[in-house]
Amino acid sequence: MLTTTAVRARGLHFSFDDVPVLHGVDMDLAWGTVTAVAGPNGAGKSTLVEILAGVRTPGSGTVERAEGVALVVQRPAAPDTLPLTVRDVVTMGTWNTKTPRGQRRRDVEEALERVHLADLATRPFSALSGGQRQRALLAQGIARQARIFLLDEPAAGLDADSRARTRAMLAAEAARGAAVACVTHDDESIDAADVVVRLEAGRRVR
Ligand SMILES: Nc1ncnc2c1ncn2[C@@H]1O[C@H](COP(=O)(O)OP(=O)(O)OP(=O)(O)O)[C@@H](O)[C@H]1O
Repeated sequence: MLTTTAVRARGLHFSFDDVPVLHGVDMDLAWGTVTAVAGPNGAGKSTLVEILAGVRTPGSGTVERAEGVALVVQRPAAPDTLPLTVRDVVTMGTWNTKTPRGQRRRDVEEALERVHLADLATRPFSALSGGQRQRALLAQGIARQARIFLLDEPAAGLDADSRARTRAMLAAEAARGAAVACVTHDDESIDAADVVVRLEAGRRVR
């Protein structure tokens, strides 16, 4: 069980239908830091983050995690037929916790505030923009007191203000001690990160 490092991955290999996309990647995520995962399209960034999160199994290699992970994906889908509000989605993060109900409600409201979605709490989740959905999922992780956040391209399709806001939120979570990694193509996010991991054609080059 890890304690000093949030996530430690060693020798990750992964193939899609016999086409190798990761060739022996090592990576550590430290508490209290934001790590940017950078590199060209198709380099294997999303695949790597999915393996770190445990939603994909590597062909070989190991991943150790100190605790559960909150994963925020590139384009959170929202079935229109499920009439969930933003607050419902954030509340779902607290379902499996042992926290008393009153405290859970306060955690949900605090998480909504922290991602600046309190004003939209009663909106249907399906009516949010892509960037707002990502923030709602971030709030879901915050509400369940996750301390490891993995984000796949939180800046994708967002305007400069939203990107700056997301960056600030991730930095704030890291300042609280969380380990944050995010796949990004955004130069400002890469510059602002504490650690940069760069993948090229499935290999770590930085
Ligand atoms: N479901 C899939 N089936 C087959 N090949 C896939 C699948 N998903 C991704 N790939 C391939 O695996 C490689 C790595 O993809 P991945 O999405 O991890 O790259 P990425 O670095 O995140 O790219 P981008 O910056 O475009 O999001 C690419 O060559 C991609 O075409």
